[in-house]
Amino acid sequence: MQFDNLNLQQHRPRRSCLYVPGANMRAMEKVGGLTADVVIFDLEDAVLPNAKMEARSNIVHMLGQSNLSPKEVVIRVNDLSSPWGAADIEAAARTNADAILLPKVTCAQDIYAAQKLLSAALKSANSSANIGIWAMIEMPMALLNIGQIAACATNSSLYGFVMGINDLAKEMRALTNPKRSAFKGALQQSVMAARAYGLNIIDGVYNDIADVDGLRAECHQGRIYGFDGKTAIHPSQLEICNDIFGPQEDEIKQAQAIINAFADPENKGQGVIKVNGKMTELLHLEQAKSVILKSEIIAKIYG
Ligand SMILES: CC(C)(COP(=O)(O)OP(=O)(O)OC[C@H]1O[C@@H](n2cnc3c(N)ncnc32)[C@H](O)[C@@H]1OP(=O)(O)O)[C@@H](O)C(=O)NCCC(=O)NCCSC(=O)C[C@H](O)C(=O)O
Ligand SMILES: [Mg+2]
Repeated sequence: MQFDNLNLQQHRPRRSCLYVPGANMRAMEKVGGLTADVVIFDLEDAVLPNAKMEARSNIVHMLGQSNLSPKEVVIRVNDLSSPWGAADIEAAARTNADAILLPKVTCAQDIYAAQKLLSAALKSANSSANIGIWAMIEMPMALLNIGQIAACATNSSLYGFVMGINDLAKEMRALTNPKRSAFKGALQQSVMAARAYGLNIIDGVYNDIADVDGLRAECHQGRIYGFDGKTAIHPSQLEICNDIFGPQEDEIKQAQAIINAFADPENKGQGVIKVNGKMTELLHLEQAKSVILKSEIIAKIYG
Protein backbone atom coordinates (compact mmCIF):
# COMPACT_ATOMS: atom_id res chain seq x y z
CA MET A 1 0.00 0.00 0.00
CA GLN A 2 1.28 3.50 -0.85
CA PHE A 3 1.64 6.24 1.74
CA ASP A 4 2.76 9.80 1.45
CA ASN A 5 3.32 12.63 3.90
CA LEU A 6 -0.39 13.33 4.14
CA ASN A 7 -1.12 9.74 5.10
CA LEU A 8 1.73 9.79 7.60
CA GLN A 9 0.26 12.87 9.25
CA GLN A 10 -3.24 11.37 9.32
CA HIS A 11 -2.16 7.95 10.50
CA ARG A 12 0.86 9.00 12.52
CA PRO A 13 1.17 6.63 15.48
CA ARG A 14 0.43 8.29 18.81
CA ARG A 15 0.19 5.07 20.81
CA SER A 16 2.40 6.34 23.63
CA CYS A 17 2.94 10.00 24.56
CA LEU A 18 5.56 10.40 27.29
CA TYR A 19 5.59 13.41 29.59
CA VAL A 20 9.11 14.54 30.43
CA PRO A 21 9.54 17.32 33.01
CA GLY A 22 11.52 20.22 31.52
CA ALA A 23 13.36 20.60 34.82
CA ASN A 24 14.70 17.02 34.78
CA MET A 25 17.78 17.04 32.56
CA ARG A 26 18.51 13.37 33.19
CA ALA A 27 15.06 12.33 31.97
CA MET A 28 15.28 14.73 29.01
CA GLU A 29 18.56 13.26 27.88
CA LYS A 30 17.02 9.78 27.81
CA VAL A 31 14.10 10.47 25.48
CA GLY A 32 15.96 9.92 22.20
CA GLY A 33 16.47 6.28 23.15
CA LEU A 34 12.92 5.62 24.35
CA THR A 35 10.11 4.07 22.31
CA ALA A 36 7.51 6.82 22.80
CA ASP A 37 5.71 7.88 19.61
CA VAL A 38 5.28 11.35 21.10
CA VAL A 39 7.36 13.23 23.68
CA ILE A 40 5.62 15.95 25.70
CA PHE A 41 8.16 18.22 27.36
CA ASP A 42 6.38 19.61 30.39
CA LEU A 43 6.59 23.15 31.69
CA GLU A 44 3.36 22.95 33.67
CA ASP A 45 2.44 20.70 36.59
CA ALA A 46 5.70 18.72 36.79
CA VAL A 47 7.75 21.92 37.17
CA LEU A 48 7.88 24.03 40.32
CA PRO A 49 7.30 27.79 39.95
CA ASN A 50 10.91 28.64 40.77
CA ALA A 51 12.18 26.21 38.11
CA LYS A 52 9.87 27.31 35.26
CA MET A 53 12.31 29.62 33.49
CA GLU A 54 15.21 27.20 33.68
CA ALA A 55 12.99 24.38 32.43
CA ARG A 56 11.90 26.56 29.50
CA SER A 57 15.49 27.23 28.45
CA ASN A 58 16.42 23.56 28.94
CA ILE A 59 13.74 22.59 26.43
CA VAL A 60 14.67 25.28 23.88
CA HIS A 61 18.34 24.34 24.22
CA MET A 62 17.69 20.62 23.93
CA LEU A 63 15.48 20.95 20.87
CA GLY A 64 18.11 23.17 19.27
CA GLN A 65 20.71 20.43 19.76
CA SER A 66 18.83 17.24 18.96
CA ASN A 67 16.63 15.83 16.27
CA LEU A 68 14.10 13.53 17.90
CA SER A 69 12.53 12.44 14.62
CA PRO A 70 10.47 10.31 14.04
CA LYS A 71 9.01 11.18 17.44
CA GLU A 72 6.38 13.90 17.47
CA VAL A 73 7.53 16.65 19.83
CA VAL A 74 5.07 18.61 21.93
CA ILE A 75 5.74 21.27 24.58
CA ARG A 76 3.18 21.57 27.37
CA VAL A 77 3.13 25.29 28.18
CA ASN A 78 1.61 26.91 31.25
CA ASP A 79 -1.87 28.30 30.93
CA LEU A 80 -2.23 31.86 29.73
CA SER A 81 -3.55 33.18 33.05
CA SER A 82 -0.27 32.17 34.71
CA PRO A 83 2.85 34.37 34.78
CA TRP A 84 4.64 31.97 32.36
CA GLY A 85 2.13 30.98 29.66
CA ALA A 86 2.79 33.71 27.08
CA ALA A 87 6.60 33.45 27.36
CA ASP A 88 6.35 29.64 27.09
CA ILE A 89 4.51 29.99 23.78
CA GLU A 90 7.06 32.53 22.51
CA ALA A 91 9.86 30.12 23.44
CA ALA A 92 8.11 27.16 21.79
CA ALA A 93 7.88 29.19 18.56
CA ARG A 94 11.70 29.26 18.47
CA THR A 95 11.94 25.45 18.46
CA ASN A 96 11.26 22.65 16.00
CA ALA A 97 8.38 21.32 18.16
CA ASP A 98 5.38 19.93 16.30
CA ALA A 99 2.84 21.35 18.73
CA ILE A 100 2.19 23.10 22.00
CA LEU A 101 -0.13 21.49 24.53
CA LEU A 102 -2.36 24.00 26.26
CA PRO A 103 -3.46 23.03 29.80
CA LYS A 104 -6.59 24.02 31.74
CA VAL A 105 -8.53 24.92 28.59
CA THR A 106 -12.11 25.95 29.42
CA CYS A 107 -13.50 27.42 26.18
CA ALA A 108 -12.79 28.20 22.52
CA GLN A 109 -11.42 31.61 23.48
CA ASP A 110 -8.48 29.92 25.23
CA ILE A 111 -7.49 28.24 21.95
CA TYR A 112 -7.84 31.45 19.95
CA ALA A 113 -5.78 33.41 22.49
CA ALA A 114 -3.00 30.81 22.29
CA GLN A 115 -3.22 30.78 18.50
CA LYS A 116 -2.87 34.56 18.36
CA LEU A 117 0.26 34.48 20.53
CA LEU A 118 1.73 31.54 18.64
CA SER A 119 1.18 33.13 15.22
CA ALA A 120 2.67 36.43 16.41
CA ALA A 121 5.67 34.65 17.93
CA LEU A 122 6.31 32.64 14.75
CA LYS A 123 6.07 35.82 12.71
CA SER A 124 8.48 37.73 14.91
CA ALA A 125 10.89 34.75 14.87
CA ASN A 126 10.64 34.84 11.06
CA SER A 127 9.68 31.20 11.25
CA SER A 128 7.71 29.31 8.65
CA ALA A 129 7.30 26.38 11.06
CA ASN A 130 3.92 24.80 11.33
CA ILE A 131 3.42 24.45 15.08
CA GLY A 132 0.03 23.01 15.98
CA ILE A 133 -2.03 23.17 19.15
CA TRP A 134 -3.22 20.38 21.40
CA ALA A 135 -5.67 21.08 24.23
CA MET A 136 -5.84 19.42 27.64
CA ILE A 137 -9.37 18.40 28.54
CA GLU A 138 -9.24 18.47 32.32
CA MET A 139 -11.61 21.17 33.53
CA PRO A 140 -15.35 20.71 34.15
CA MET A 141 -15.99 23.85 32.05
CA ALA A 142 -14.11 22.27 29.14
CA LEU A 143 -16.56 19.37 29.24
CA LEU A 144 -19.49 21.78 29.20
CA ASN A 145 -17.94 23.54 26.17
CA ILE A 146 -16.40 20.51 24.50
CA GLY A 147 -18.17 20.97 21.13
CA GLN A 148 -17.14 24.61 20.74
CA ILE A 149 -13.55 23.80 21.76
CA ALA A 150 -13.32 20.99 19.20
CA ALA A 151 -14.84 23.27 16.56
CA CYS A 152 -11.72 25.49 16.83
CA ALA A 153 -10.10 22.86 14.58
CA THR A 154 -11.90 24.49 11.65
CA ASN A 155 -10.18 27.89 12.03
CA SER A 156 -7.02 27.36 14.08
CA SER A 157 -4.13 24.91 14.20
CA LEU A 158 -5.80 22.82 16.92
CA TYR A 159 -5.30 19.15 16.03
CA GLY A 160 -5.49 17.15 19.25
CA PHE A 161 -7.01 16.66 22.67
CA VAL A 162 -5.29 15.10 25.70
CA MET A 163 -7.30 13.97 28.72
CA GLY A 164 -6.15 15.22 32.13
CA ILE A 165 -7.85 12.90 34.57
CA ASN A 166 -5.87 14.01 37.64
CA ASP A 167 -7.07 17.58 37.33
CA LEU A 168 -10.55 16.50 36.35
CA ALA A 169 -10.81 14.30 39.46
CA LYS A 170 -9.61 17.18 41.61
CA GLU A 171 -12.06 19.67 40.09
CA MET A 172 -15.00 17.24 40.19
CA ARG A 173 -14.06 16.12 43.73
CA ALA A 174 -14.41 12.63 42.28
CA LEU A 175 -12.67 9.43 43.31
CA THR A 176 -10.69 7.33 40.90
CA ASN A 177 -11.30 3.57 40.66
CA PRO A 178 -10.09 0.92 38.21
CA LYS A 179 -13.18 1.32 36.02
CA ARG A 180 -12.87 5.12 36.01
CA SER A 181 -16.61 5.20 36.76
CA ALA A 182 -16.70 8.94 37.49
CA PHE A 183 -15.04 9.85 34.18
CA LYS A 184 -16.81 7.67 31.62
CA GLY A 185 -19.08 10.48 30.44
CA ALA A 186 -16.17 12.88 30.10
CA LEU A 187 -14.04 10.33 28.23
CA GLN A 188 -16.83 9.47 25.81
CA GLN A 189 -17.93 13.07 25.21
CA SER A 190 -14.34 14.10 24.53
CA VAL A 191 -13.82 11.31 22.00
CA MET A 192 -17.14 12.19 20.35
CA ALA A 193 -16.27 15.90 20.05
CA ALA A 194 -12.75 15.14 18.84
CA ARG A 195 -13.95 12.83 16.09
CA ALA A 196 -16.75 15.17 15.05
CA TYR A 197 -14.06 17.72 14.12
CA GLY A 198 -11.33 15.33 12.93
CA LEU A 199 -9.08 15.74 15.98
CA ASN A 200 -6.69 13.19 17.47
CA ILE A 201 -7.32 12.30 21.08
CA ILE A 202 -5.01 10.80 23.70
CA ASP A 203 -6.10 9.23 26.98
CA GLY A 204 -4.90 10.38 30.43
CA VAL A 205 -2.01 9.05 32.51
CA TYR A 206 -1.96 6.03 34.81
CA ASN A 207 -0.32 7.18 38.05
CA ASP A 208 0.59 3.82 39.63
CA ILE A 209 3.85 3.17 37.81
CA ALA A 210 4.45 -0.30 39.29
CA ASP A 211 0.93 -1.60 38.51
CA VAL A 212 1.38 -2.99 35.01
CA ASP A 213 -1.87 -4.97 35.07
CA GLY A 214 -3.79 -1.85 35.99
CA LEU A 215 -2.13 0.08 33.17
CA ARG A 216 -2.88 -2.70 30.69
CA ALA A 217 -6.56 -2.74 31.72
CA GLU A 218 -6.84 1.04 31.44
CA CYS A 219 -5.17 1.00 28.00
CA HIS A 220 -7.72 -1.60 26.87
CA GLN A 221 -10.53 0.59 28.16
CA GLY A 222 -9.12 3.63 26.35
CA ARG A 223 -8.71 1.65 23.14
CA ILE A 224 -12.32 0.45 23.33
CA TYR A 225 -13.48 4.06 23.82
CA GLY A 226 -11.65 5.14 20.66
CA PHE A 227 -8.54 6.91 21.92
CA ASP A 228 -5.49 7.00 19.62
CA GLY A 229 -3.06 6.38 22.46
CA LYS A 230 -2.25 7.05 26.08
CA THR A 231 -0.12 9.58 27.87
CA ALA A 232 2.62 8.01 30.00
CA ILE A 233 4.73 9.28 32.88
CA HIS A 234 7.48 6.65 33.01
CA PRO A 235 9.51 4.77 30.38
CA SER A 236 8.30 1.44 31.78
CA GLN A 237 4.76 2.28 30.59
CA LEU A 238 5.63 2.73 26.92
CA GLU A 239 5.72 -0.86 25.78
CA ILE A 240 2.23 -1.60 27.08
CA CYS A 241 0.80 1.55 25.45
CA ASN A 242 2.51 0.76 22.14
CA ASP A 243 1.27 -2.79 22.25
CA ILE A 244 -2.36 -2.12 23.06
CA PHE A 245 -2.84 0.99 20.89
CA GLY A 246 -1.06 -0.58 17.91
CA PRO A 247 -2.99 -2.77 15.46
CA GLN A 248 -3.33 -6.27 16.95
CA GLU A 249 -2.44 -9.42 15.03
CA ASP A 250 -6.06 -10.60 14.81
CA GLU A 251 -7.18 -7.13 13.63
CA ILE A 252 -4.55 -7.15 10.89
CA LYS A 253 -5.56 -10.65 9.81
CA GLN A 254 -9.24 -9.74 9.64
CA ALA A 255 -8.45 -6.45 7.85
CA GLN A 256 -6.44 -8.30 5.21
CA ALA A 257 -9.21 -10.87 4.81
CA ILE A 258 -11.73 -8.05 4.24
CA ILE A 259 -9.50 -6.37 1.65
CA ASN A 260 -8.96 -9.70 -0.14
CA ALA A 261 -12.66 -10.55 -0.06
CA PHE A 262 -13.71 -7.25 -1.66
CA ALA A 263 -10.95 -7.65 -4.27
CA ASP A 264 -12.21 -11.15 -5.14
CA PRO A 265 -13.93 -11.04 -8.57
CA GLU A 266 -16.62 -13.32 -7.14
CA ASN A 267 -17.72 -10.47 -4.87
CA LYS A 268 -17.66 -7.81 -7.59
CA GLY A 269 -20.63 -5.45 -7.27
CA GLN A 270 -21.50 -6.66 -3.76
CA GLY A 271 -22.18 -4.02 -1.10
CA VAL A 272 -22.32 -6.51 1.71
CA ILE A 273 -20.51 -9.83 2.12
CA LYS A 274 -19.62 -12.30 4.84
CA VAL A 275 -15.93 -12.42 5.92
CA ASN A 276 -14.95 -15.08 8.46
CA GLY A 277 -18.62 -15.29 9.40
CA LYS A 278 -19.09 -11.56 9.96
CA MET A 279 -21.34 -9.18 8.06
CA THR A 280 -18.97 -6.84 6.20
CA GLU A 281 -19.82 -3.67 4.28
CA LEU A 282 -17.80 -1.02 2.44
CA LEU A 283 -17.40 0.94 5.69
CA HIS A 284 -15.56 -2.08 7.11
CA LEU A 285 -13.35 -2.09 4.01
CA GLU A 286 -12.43 1.52 4.78
CA GLN A 287 -11.62 0.58 8.39
CA ALA A 288 -9.61 -2.41 7.20
CA LYS A 289 -7.51 -0.26 4.86
CA SER A 290 -6.81 2.13 7.70
CA VAL A 291 -5.66 -0.73 10.00
CA ILE A 292 -3.27 -2.00 7.33
CA LEU A 293 -1.99 1.50 6.56
CA LYS A 294 -1.35 2.16 10.25
CA SER A 295 0.54 -1.09 10.69
CA GLU A 296 2.60 -0.38 7.56
CA ILE A 297 3.42 3.12 8.77
CA ILE A 298 4.53 1.76 12.16
CA ALA A 299 6.66 -0.86 10.41
CA LYS A 300 8.16 1.77 8.09
CA ILE A 301 8.98 4.13 10.94
CA TYR A 302 10.24 1.60 13.47
CA GLY A 303 11.31 -1.29 11.25
C1 LIG B 1 7.40 9.86 38.58
C2 LIG B 1 8.86 10.16 38.41
C3 LIG B 1 9.24 11.37 39.25
C4 LIG B 1 9.69 8.96 38.89
O1 LIG B 1 11.03 9.25 38.59
P1 LIG B 1 12.22 8.35 39.15
O2 LIG B 1 12.09 8.22 40.64
O3 LIG B 1 13.50 8.91 38.60
O4 LIG B 1 11.90 6.95 38.49
P2 LIG B 1 12.85 5.77 38.21
O5 LIG B 1 14.03 5.75 39.11
O6 LIG B 1 12.02 4.55 38.17
O7 LIG B 1 13.36 6.07 36.74
C5 LIG B 1 14.11 5.12 36.01
C6 LIG B 1 14.86 5.80 34.91
O8 LIG B 1 13.91 6.35 34.00
C7 LIG B 1 14.08 7.77 33.87
N1 LIG B 1 12.76 8.39 33.79
C8 LIG B 1 11.80 8.36 34.70
N2 LIG B 1 10.73 9.02 34.27
C9 LIG B 1 11.05 9.48 33.05
C10 LIG B 1 10.34 10.24 32.09
N3 LIG B 1 9.09 10.68 32.33
N4 LIG B 1 10.95 10.51 30.94
C11 LIG B 1 12.21 10.09 30.67
N5 LIG B 1 12.94 9.34 31.56
C12 LIG B 1 12.35 9.07 32.73
C13 LIG B 1 14.80 8.19 35.15
O9 LIG B 1 15.53 9.36 34.89
C14 LIG B 1 15.67 6.98 35.42
O10 LIG B 1 16.81 7.06 34.59
P3 LIG B 1 18.23 6.55 35.13
O11 LIG B 1 18.54 7.40 36.31
O12 LIG B 1 19.16 6.75 33.99
O13 LIG B 1 18.03 5.10 35.49
C15 LIG B 1 9.22 10.40 36.92
O14 LIG B 1 8.93 9.22 36.22
C16 LIG B 1 8.56 11.59 36.30
O15 LIG B 1 8.91 12.72 36.58
N6 LIG B 1 7.59 11.35 35.39
C17 LIG B 1 6.91 12.40 34.65
C18 LIG B 1 5.98 13.19 35.56
C19 LIG B 1 5.29 14.29 34.80
O16 LIG B 1 5.76 14.74 33.78
N7 LIG B 1 4.13 14.71 35.31
C20 LIG B 1 3.33 15.71 34.65
C21 LIG B 1 2.48 15.11 33.59
S1 LIG B 1 1.16 14.13 34.20
C22 LIG B 1 -0.14 15.24 34.24
O17 LIG B 1 0.06 16.35 34.62
C23 LIG B 1 -1.43 14.75 33.67
C24 LIG B 1 -2.58 15.71 33.54
O18 LIG B 1 -2.28 17.06 33.44
C25 LIG B 1 -3.65 15.43 34.53
O19 LIG B 1 -4.24 16.37 35.05
O20 LIG B 1 -3.94 14.23 34.73
MG1 LIG C 1 -3.44 18.37 34.53
